[in-house]
Amino acid sequence: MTDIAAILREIHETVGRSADRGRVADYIPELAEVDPGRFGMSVVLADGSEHSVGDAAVPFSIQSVSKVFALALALGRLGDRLWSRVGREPSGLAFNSILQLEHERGIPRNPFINAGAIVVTDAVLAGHAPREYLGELLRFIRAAAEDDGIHIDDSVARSETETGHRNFALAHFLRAHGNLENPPELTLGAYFHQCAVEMTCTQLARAGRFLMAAPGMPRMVSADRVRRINALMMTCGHYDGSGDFAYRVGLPGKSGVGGGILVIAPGRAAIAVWSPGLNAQGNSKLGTEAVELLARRTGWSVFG
Ligand SMILES: NC(=O)CC[C@H](N)C(=O)O
Repeated sequence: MTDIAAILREIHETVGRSADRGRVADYIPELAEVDPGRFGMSVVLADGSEHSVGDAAVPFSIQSVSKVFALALALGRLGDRLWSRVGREPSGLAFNSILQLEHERGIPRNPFINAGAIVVTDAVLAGHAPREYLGELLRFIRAAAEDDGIHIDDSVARSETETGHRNFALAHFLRAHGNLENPPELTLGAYFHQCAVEMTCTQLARAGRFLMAAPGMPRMVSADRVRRINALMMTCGHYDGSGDFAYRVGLPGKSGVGGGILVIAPGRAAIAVWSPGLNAQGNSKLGTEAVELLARRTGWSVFG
């Protein structure tokens, strides 16, 4: 049997020796304050057992990892109608690219780049107050994690609202193309708060159990949707680093600029890792290295 606890200890030691931890996101001032020395990792196995190492109990800003939960909500609400407003192809460009959105006339490539995620949030918002949307999103995440102690960090949301000019540009551009139903301020208010959900690795791994699709795990969406969400995480979850993540790790994953990554080993495990320093594509540098090592040691890969 695979000794996950021993593997996690080995990973912790290995990343601890790393001289290059990447760079923390500084375009959101609150995130620039986070200690780059942090590292945490949690694994929930299909038998329900949980294993953690390092700072797995320290809350961090999940940022774009929230796009997975928002997508699950949107598919539940709109079903396949969502795909008339957003595509399902990897972007090959930065998560906040404006260029591609202009080229493709306001239809974002996929639901995980910022423009696509803003459309997803807009679709679920559909005329409701952002507070109602955020309440629904938090209920979903709390139910998935079976933990009512999950909250939004308002200071992170405020910080991004003050500096999120690129996202405002994307939202206005979407609106100009008729692909934003709500006023940009309203949709972005909801989007920035969604990104500011704060979780620990332990909570995030638990919240990801429904994507593992193993017996006894919380069932939040249909088995068919679980498969589809995992496919999108694999192809688009790391933006222009998605191909490299698939090559190195071989598992669906979704990153956030807070340095968190949620990774799913279908039928086997839900994994959350956090290290705030990012690589050039805006994905956690040591987080990626850690799950690469985990996948190698366990043999977990969707490619056999
Ligand atoms: N990649 C990310 O995590 C980006 C999320 C961030 N809130 C943004 O919109 O820029």
